[in-house]
Amino acid sequence: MDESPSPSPRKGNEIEHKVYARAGLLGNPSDVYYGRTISFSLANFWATVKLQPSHHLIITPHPTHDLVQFSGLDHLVKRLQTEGYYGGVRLLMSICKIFYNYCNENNIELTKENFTLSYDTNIPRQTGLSGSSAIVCAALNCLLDFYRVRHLVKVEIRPDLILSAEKELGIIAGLQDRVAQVYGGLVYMDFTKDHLEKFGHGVYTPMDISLLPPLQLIYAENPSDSGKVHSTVRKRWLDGDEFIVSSMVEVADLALQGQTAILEKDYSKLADLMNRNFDLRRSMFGDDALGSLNIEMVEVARRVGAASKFTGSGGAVVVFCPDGPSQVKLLEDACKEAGFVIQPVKVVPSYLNEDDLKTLSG
Ligand SMILES: Nc1ncnc2c1ncn2[C@@H]1O[C@H](COP(=O)(O)OP(=O)(O)O)[C@@H](O)[C@H]1O
Ligand SMILES: O=C(O)[C@H]1O[C@H](OP(=O)(O)O)[C@H](O)[C@@H](O)[C@@H]1O
Ligand SMILES: [Mg+2]
Repeated sequence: MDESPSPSPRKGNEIEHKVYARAGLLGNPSDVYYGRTISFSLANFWATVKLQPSHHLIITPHPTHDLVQFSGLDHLVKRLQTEGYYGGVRLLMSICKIFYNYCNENNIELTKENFTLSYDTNIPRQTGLSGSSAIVCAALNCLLDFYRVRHLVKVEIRPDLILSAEKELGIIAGLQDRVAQVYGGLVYMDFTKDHLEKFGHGVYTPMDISLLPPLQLIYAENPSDSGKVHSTVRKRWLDGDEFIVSSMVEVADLALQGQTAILEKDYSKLADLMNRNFDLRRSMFGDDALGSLNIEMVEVARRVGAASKFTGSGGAVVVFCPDGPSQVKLLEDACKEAGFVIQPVKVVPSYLNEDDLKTLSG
């Protein structure tokens, strides 16, 4: 897959959109609980969705991610055990439904044209890098352009549409992924209940990506279902479990403190906040839900004195090495020995275009 962002999504009749992975830097998973987060769009991985006009409406299964042909029963069973039953087709269908209903309810007229949607992705599957919402977000972008309604669907509302498409499928998820993926760049997000309920979206403040220190990404091919990981904590939070409720408030506060730390380039504070973020997640979710391999990724970084936490619900870890390149080298060696992949983080700058910016309120 080509790494450069496509300057124009239209190639002849075809529309193609590319959306990057995202990493939660601070505050996740409090976005699921009216909290705050700081997240960024990660250039290391991306998903693309293509739309071509067609007579019928067709959702094309991906040859590997939606596999339905196997070499035998052992292959089928292995595949289900590692990657589960689902691929991206259900995500594409769901966003079509949400988009259609949203347009109907908001008197946005859609022409009677049909299309064929297909997708591709190199985001390691179900590793807490928001592979799911990257596919949904890219599909939404295609629909907005195909029906020429981009200027009618506000940027702030789009993360909510993307989230609704996943909720429709029973996937428990929050808004941080979708905000980072709609806006691009580094974004401070506040999901305070009152604002969310009054306006249907949080307060999203883009930040200068050059304020970030060099960061590393560690991941392992170890798919885990974010919906499953979240379900117990979600239930306890809904039941008013005091420990979960107060811990979630503390996690949200880390993003607030982190905003100041990043603006002031106070990186030792940033390191403390990242570590605290993971410790709080671990105490709420428990080691069984997080998985030993995921915990080991965090520990590998900590053993060389780096700060680390999950990018999402598990599978990948974002690391800050306060001592610089020599510490990064130690980390690389430790990852190699443990069998983890490590890469320097590349942050994508904001990718809102003029039409998008015009829809922003305020
Ligand atoms: N790389 C992928 N290719 C196809 N479908 C995917 C991929 N990643 C996620 N999905 C779909 O999205 C659903 C939710 O994925 P999720 O657990 O949120 O993973 P992630 O952390 O990558 O967002 C999966 O059950 C699957 O249907
Ligand atoms: O637990 C988290 O930090 C995040 O989990 C989900 O993201 P995923 O990439 O699917 O693991 C969820 O969608 C986010 O809102 C959570 O913050
Ligand atoms: Mg997801």
